This record gives sequence, C-alpha cells and structure tokens, in this order.
Amino acid sequence: MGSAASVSETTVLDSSNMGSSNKQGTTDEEIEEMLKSTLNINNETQDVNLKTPERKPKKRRQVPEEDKAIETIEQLLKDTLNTKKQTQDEHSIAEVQETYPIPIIEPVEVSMAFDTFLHVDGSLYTCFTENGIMMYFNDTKGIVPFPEDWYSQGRFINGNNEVSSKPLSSESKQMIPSLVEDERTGGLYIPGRGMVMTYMFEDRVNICKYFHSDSGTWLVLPLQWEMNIDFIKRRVRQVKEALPGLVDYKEITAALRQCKYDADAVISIFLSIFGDSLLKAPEGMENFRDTNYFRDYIEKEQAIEDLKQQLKMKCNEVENLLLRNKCLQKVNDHMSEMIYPLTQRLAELEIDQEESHAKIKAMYNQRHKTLHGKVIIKKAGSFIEPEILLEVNKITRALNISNKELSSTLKIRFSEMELLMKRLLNPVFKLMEAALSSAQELEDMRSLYKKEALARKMLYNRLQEICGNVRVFCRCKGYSPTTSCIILPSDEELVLMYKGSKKKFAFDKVYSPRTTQEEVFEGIRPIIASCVDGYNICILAYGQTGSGKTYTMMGSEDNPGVSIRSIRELLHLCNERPMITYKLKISMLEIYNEKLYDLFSKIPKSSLEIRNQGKTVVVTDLTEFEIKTEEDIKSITRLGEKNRRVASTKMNISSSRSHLVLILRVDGTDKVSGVKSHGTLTLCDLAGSERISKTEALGQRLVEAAAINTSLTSLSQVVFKAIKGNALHVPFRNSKLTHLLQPGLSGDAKACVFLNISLDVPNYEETITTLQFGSSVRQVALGKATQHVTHNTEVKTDN
Ligand SMILES: Nc1ncnc2c1ncn2[C@@H]1O[C@H](COP(=O)(O)OP(=O)(O)OP(=O)(O)O)[C@@H](O)[C@H]1O
Repeated sequence: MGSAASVSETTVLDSSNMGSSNKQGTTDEEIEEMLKSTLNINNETQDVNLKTPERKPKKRRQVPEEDKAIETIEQLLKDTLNTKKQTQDEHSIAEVQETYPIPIIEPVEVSMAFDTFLHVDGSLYTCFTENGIMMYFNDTKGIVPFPEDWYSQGRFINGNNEVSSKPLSSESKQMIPSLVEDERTGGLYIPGRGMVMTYMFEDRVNICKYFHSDSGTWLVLPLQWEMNIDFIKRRVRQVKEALPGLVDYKEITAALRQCKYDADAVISIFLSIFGDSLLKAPEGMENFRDTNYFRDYIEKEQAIEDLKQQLKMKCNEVENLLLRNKCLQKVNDHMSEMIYPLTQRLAELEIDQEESHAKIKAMYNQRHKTLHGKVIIKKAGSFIEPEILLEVNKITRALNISNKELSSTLKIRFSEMELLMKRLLNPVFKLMEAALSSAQELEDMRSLYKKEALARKMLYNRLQEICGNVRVFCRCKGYSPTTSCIILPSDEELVLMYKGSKKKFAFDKVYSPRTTQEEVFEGIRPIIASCVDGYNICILAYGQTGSGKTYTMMGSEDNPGVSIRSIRELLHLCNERPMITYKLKISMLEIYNEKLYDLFSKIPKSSLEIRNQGKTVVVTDLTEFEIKTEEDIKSITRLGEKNRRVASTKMNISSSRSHLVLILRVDGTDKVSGVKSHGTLTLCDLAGSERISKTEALGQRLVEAAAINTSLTSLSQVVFKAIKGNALHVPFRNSKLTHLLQPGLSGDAKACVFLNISLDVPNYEETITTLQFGSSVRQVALGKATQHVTHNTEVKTDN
C-alpha cells in the first residue's frame, strides 16, 4: 500500500478490472502492456501535479476500492516478477526494473488533491483537479467536469483539510514536522472513522465573558449560561438548521466556543467527522427538545414577568373603563336632574296656557255692542271697557307667543338630550362589554400566571435538587502554624493530619479562618429564596464547644451571623414582591435535657409539647412575634438572648449544653392568583458535640451530655434516612430536636449543615468526629450524582 502512488479514479477502476482477470492465463505481452500502462498513468499523474503548481500537492482521501485495486496491482506485479524469475532465469528483477523503471521498490510519492463538495440538496461529491479542470465522480457517468453553476449551489467542506492517501502510521506521524511527541499528541476513536490522531495546538480563540462587578474582572461564562446569549443562540440555531442530526445544544455551543464562534467552521468540522448522516434528524428525535433547565428557568421567569406586566396593564385598563363608566353615569344623572324641572315647568306652562285660553273664550262670549258702536263686554253682571279688553288680548297673544317659543325651545332641548343619550348609550354598552371581556381576560391571565408561577417554583426546586438538597459547609476557626493539624488545599477540600496519617475530606465549601461572616452567608443566600416560595429550609451548626457555632449562626450585633442575615434577606425578598402579601413570624426556643423552653415567653414555661399537625409540627403555646422591620429583628433576638441568659442562670445551664432553635414562618398570599404559600426557616445552633468521655462529666453534667448525645445521634440517623428518601421509617421522634426539625429535614425541604471545627491539634478527636459526620451527610446527599462525590481517602504517609 505504502509503495503505491496515488492514481486517478479511472485508473483504479481499470486496475481493479485487471486484478480480477485470471493471473495464470496472462501472457508476457499482456503483463508488459499492463506495466507500461501503469507506468504511463503514473507519469500522467505526475504531469497533472506539475501542470497545477499553484496547488500544494495534497494527500488523497483513502477510498477502499482504490486501496483494493492498488493492492491487486502490487500483488500482480510481485506475482509477475516471481513467475518471471521462476520461468525465465535470464530476466532478473533488476532487469525488469531496468526495463521498466516503475517505483515499486522505491516508490515515488505522487499525490492528488481531493475535495468534498456538499451540494445544497444534501449530496456529497468527491472532486479533484485534472489538467487544471475541476472534475467530480458521478455515480452514473463516472468522472465528469464539475458544473460551473454548482459553485453557487453548495460548498467544498474539506477544502483545507489534506487527507492522507495512507492511514497514519507511527512513521507518518513522525513525518508531520510541527508535532512533537509529548502529552499534546493523542488519539481518539470516532465512530465510523476509527482512531484519529489528535494534537493540542496553541491557538487564540474568542471567549465569551461576563463582567463580575464585585471583583471588577471579566470572568468566563459557564457553558450553560453562555448558551442563553442571543448571539450564541443564533449561531447554535444556524448549526442546528444546517445539521439537524446534531441534538446536543451544549455540544454545539462547546464546538462554537472552540471555533471562534464561526458556525460554518463548526458545520464543516461536524460534517467532516460524521459525514452526511447529520443532515437528517435522528429517527424519533425530530421533535427533540434540549433539556436545559437553566434556560427553561430563565425563560419561565421572563414569561412570568411579561404576564405580570400584561396583567398590570389589563388591571389598569379595567380600572380606567370603570372610571369612565362612573363618569358617564354621573353625566347621565346630571342630565336627568336637569330634565326633571324642565318637564315640570313645561307642564305648568301648558296648564297656564289652557287657563288663559279658557278665560279669553269666556271674555269673547260676554262681549256686547254699545249704542255708540263701542264694544262692551259683560262679565259677571258688569261691563269691561273695550280698551282693557284689547290690552288683555294683546297680553294674551304675547303670552301665547312666549309659550310657543318656550315649548319649541324645550322640544329642541329634549331632542338634543335624546341625541346625547343615544350617543352616550353606545359607549356605555361598549364599556360594559369591554369590562366583561377584560374580566374574562383577567381571569385567563390569572390562571396562566398561576400555572407559570407553579412551573417556576418546580423548575427552581429541580435546579436546587440538581445542585443537591443538602449542602455541607465546613468553617475553620483559629490558626496557629505550629499547632495546626489541618491543610486547606482548595475551597472544597480539607486534609487532616495527625501522627503521620492524612485524611482528606471534601465538602460543598470549606471556609478558612479568614472568611468573613458576609462571605459565609453568601453560600446559603440562594437557599433562603426558596423559603419565600413556600419551602422548608433548615440550617444547622454542628461542632464541639467553642468551635464557632454561635459565632456562625448568631454572630455579634455589629457583625451578625447567618441567622440575622437570613431574616434580613427574608424581609428584603418579601418586600421585593409587591404582588404577594407576606407575613413573617419568629419564635425562639431552647432544648435542654430533652425539654423545650420558650425564649420569648415572659413567664418561663416549664416545658413545651410538640404535636404533629398534618405534615407540619406545632409547638403548643409557643410565643410568636411578627417581624416587619430590621429593628424588629434586633429587639426580638435581644429579648430571646436575655431570656436565655436568665434561664441559664436559674437552671445552672451552660449555653453550649443546649440547642438553640429559631423558627421563622413565612406565609404568603398572591394578590393576583390568591395562591397561598407557607415556608419555614429553621436555624439551629446545636449543643457542643464533644463526647461524654472527653468532658468527664458527672451528675447533672452527665445527664446533659447523655441528652445531647441522644439528640445528635438521632440527628445523624434522621439526616441519613430522610435524605436518602427511601427509608420506610425515619425516626424523627427519637429526640425532641429531630422531632422539631422534621419539616426542615423531610420531603422537598432543603438543609444546610455548617461543620464548625477548630484547627488546633488538641481538638483532633473532636474535629475528626465532626468532619466524619459532615462527610457522611454529604455522601448520602449527593448519592444521585456520583460523579460529584469525592470519597474520603485515607493515605498513610511514608514517614
Ligand atoms: N470564625 C471566627 N472568627 C473569629 N472569632 C471566632 C470565630 N469563630 C468563633 N470565634 C470566637 O470563638 C469564641 C467561641 O465561639 P462560639 O461561642 O461561637 O463557639 P460555639 O461553638 O458556639 O461554642 P458553644 O458550644 O460553647 O456555644 C467566641 O469568642 C467567638 O467570638
């Protein structure tokens, strides 16, 4: 194979025909003819390369039929030489070579450039240049000139890729000058293509970054976020449209990232690897939907925002319509008020008119003529002077005229009013119709909003599930380079060294002694948000006495810990959502010797009872305060701490011997949909986890230690079983602590455990117990996603 020079497709076909003929029956003349023709073809091929000097000689893509044909020719030539050696001693191989200087033993490397042309109809054609003319292989016609109009109907997809006519052997690998055999070289199996050689080139690429305002630097966007940028989305769509067979959007985005966001380059690469199989969507995947929860979540958020806007606009519209309706009704009432006195006045005038007519008529009837031709009117036995009569007549006429004018004015007014009423009636009806349809739309929108809000909640929950429903953070306290037994190799790892042995632990986050309260809170801030959505959240601090649990949970007034910051965050989140009315209530209690004490109660109660109520637990008679402002937080927690101190003195308890629990209930009512949500945030500063043997306790201290031991052991069991989610029975009632924490450690609740440790050697035993507790919780919590689990490794060092 290596010795065969590349030949044109026609030659290959001819040669394969030759190969299939009966070798035994081949005459010397025929063999000579074949050798000569092969020689001529080789010469011709060389000529072709000479005639097209502007093209770099390219190695040809391997075609199986060609290989076979070339192999056949080689075999035939070898057979011929052997046969000739056997039968004609006078003709040695050297003579044959002398006669026919074919590069069989020392082959001349002749190559041709083959390109692959992708036609818009999806067909792929192999092309090459012969005597400066572009030719291609046509299935029916053989090799024919490349049609001119095709240049605009497709493109060459491997124009720059030179494909060797031989498979890459280890020798040929060495022939590639720029490659150095080091860790940058490698191999990769590509289905349908076999093993291919790979090399890590140093190249400049475009990178999509986002501006991180906190640090004032540009950071690389994670791939899934990058996929949501419009520019990238367009490019991904472009690649997806060209290659429907690609179904993984992440894969496309990653490829784009590598190809300087050049969609054409990505299409070429995929096509050159997988061929035209990508031009069709895989069966059953035509309606494939990329499951990108991040994008879904963002889109849902956007949709909800739009719906809220629309809803707001519709509400405004309805309000406007109702206002207009009210105004029109007022105008209507006003008109009616005006019409009423006018109608009355008209009636009075009509009566007056009638009376006047009657009087005039009576006067005329009593009229008599006098002797002197004067008209005398007799009225009730007396006579009226004609002048007076005329005067009366005049007045009556004038009265009549004014009467007529008045009634015509009234008529005009009436008709005007009627017209106005008619004109007003139409808009009023329209307004009523619009109000009705708006109410319907409002209702539709409400249900859509409800649906979207639910979907958002589910997506958020899913996101949290993916990230793990239980997070374990480790916070270290104190540091003395001489006595420290702990090394922190990274933000998520911790190595504990003691007497020559090393134990490695991995957690969601490991905080060094220098970490601030603010930074610690940032780690749990996202979980707090889901409490406002109606989830139960539980945050615990676990560790030996003096390891910093209270500092982490409560902190000081000027540098508050997780609890105070969480309540502040809850207040802030509630105020940020004007569409929902929230009520935030707080209670504070202490568990000592398996008994519950209300820290907000004025009269210290002996002990409180816990009762199960449906899926929640209720502490009977527990005092609750509503929190509305940041000031409330301060004054309420101060009161709790003061009561705790008083109780501690009375009962002779050390604060480290009891569990302090803060319970926040967040009840929300959506003003639009009426949906109610109930979330709880339980913040717990556990009692010191040191073992009884270490405390050397006696009497009351021994009872205390036993109670703590029971509750912490029960906590471990509960956490493992509840988080695993498949335990038939979770022993929540084994201790008051686990019973109280039940809502925050079961169902779809989210929990967060702070492991507080001290870095000093004397605390080694306690530290390792704390770390083992956290490590077991984390392993169970992340059971689903095994690739995230970093198993504890115990390495014995040599020394
Ligand atoms: N990360 C820290 N940075 C600075 N000081 C700290 C840190 N953690 C704890 N401290 C200090 O260490 C001391 C003991 O801490 P803290 O009271 O929080 O321990 P604890 O585990 O709650 O103990 P206990 O079980 O007795 O309540 C306190 O004075 C506290 O201010």
